[in-house]
Amino acid sequence: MDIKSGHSSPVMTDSPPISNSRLTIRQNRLPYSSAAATAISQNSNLLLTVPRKKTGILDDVKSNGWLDAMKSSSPPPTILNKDNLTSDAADMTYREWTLKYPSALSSFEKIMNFGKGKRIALFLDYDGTLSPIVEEPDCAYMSSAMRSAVQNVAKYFPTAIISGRSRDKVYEFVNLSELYYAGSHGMDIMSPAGESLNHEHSRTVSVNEQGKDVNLFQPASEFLPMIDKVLCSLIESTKDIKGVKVEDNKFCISVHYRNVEEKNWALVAQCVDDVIRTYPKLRLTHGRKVLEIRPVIDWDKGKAVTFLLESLGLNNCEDVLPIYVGDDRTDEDAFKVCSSYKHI
Ligand SMILES: O=P(O)(O)OC[C@H]1O[C@H](O[C@H]2O[C@H](CO)[C@@H](O)[C@H](O)[C@H]2O)[C@H](O)[C@@H](O)[C@@H]1O
Repeated sequence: MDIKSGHSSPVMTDSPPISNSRLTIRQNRLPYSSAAATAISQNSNLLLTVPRKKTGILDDVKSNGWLDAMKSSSPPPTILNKDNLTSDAADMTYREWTLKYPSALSSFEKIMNFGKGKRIALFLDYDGTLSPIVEEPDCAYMSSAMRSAVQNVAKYFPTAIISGRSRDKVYEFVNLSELYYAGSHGMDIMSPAGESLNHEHSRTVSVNEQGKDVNLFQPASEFLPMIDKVLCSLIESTKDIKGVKVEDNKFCISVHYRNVEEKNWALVAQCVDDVIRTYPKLRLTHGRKVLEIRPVIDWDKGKAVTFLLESLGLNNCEDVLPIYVGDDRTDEDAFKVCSSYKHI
């Protein structure tokens, strides 16, 4: 949800990559295709001449053309809000889109019926899902009402927050010790206080404020020194670009360009490429007005959901209904996992 849109209708999606995910929910987002973005990318010799790596490390960002991808990563609020659409054609586009991506809220009863007699596990993305999208990443607070809603639901179902942010940061925002947390796009998983993740490679630490132990699983820990080095390089190389923000997400790094003038986006992309091109063990993905650098390991939000379902003893069970609520491309890996529960 973009705060400026004032429009937050979660939708059920049946888009091609996740066609079976009838119970996965995304926030309302129109497909974005902009002639302007194409024009910019055609004029950007800088980016289009960046050599493509055979490793596929720069995967989705480069394969789409950096600037197209950067532009389309977070559609402007005006096209999200039906009330802002003036022409009949735009209205038609909106209606067609809502037919393809119907609101989960309007199908709530159907979802309840799917859930009858099933054990539910709830997975929640943070930014854009529990909190509104805002200009300043450090100010993406969730409301007290949202916190109470999450707290209430966690009384009934195991509930996890799955975020691209560092686990510490997302914990600080949500501040509910009874939840599971998976920060750094699932690469930093923590059990609720006093519980275990039931995995041979998890370890116990005493970080909980009440002195209770929590259990951690961190499949990318060997990448920490490399990520720290890249973080320093990125902070240094982007320091003169006004509005850029490099965020330390522990096992990954976010380079935000939301507050950078559009004419400088190419420069942001170039800085990122210059730094990470010498790190074949890192890859680049993108989210909403953000480039994200992470280790090349076979791990993502979907893997974190699978891991947690296993931890909870809920994997491959006929009577389990995993529900994932998210708004971003990185959530699609998790949508796929939930949609694989085909018996639903
Ligand atoms: O997986 P998520 O919990 O959705 O986290 C994804 C990224 O979210 C944050 O950035 C996004 O939200 C910011 C605050 O609203 C916004 O300013 C930014 O433009 C968005 O990309 C977070 O700062 C990133 O580190 C996360 O990776």
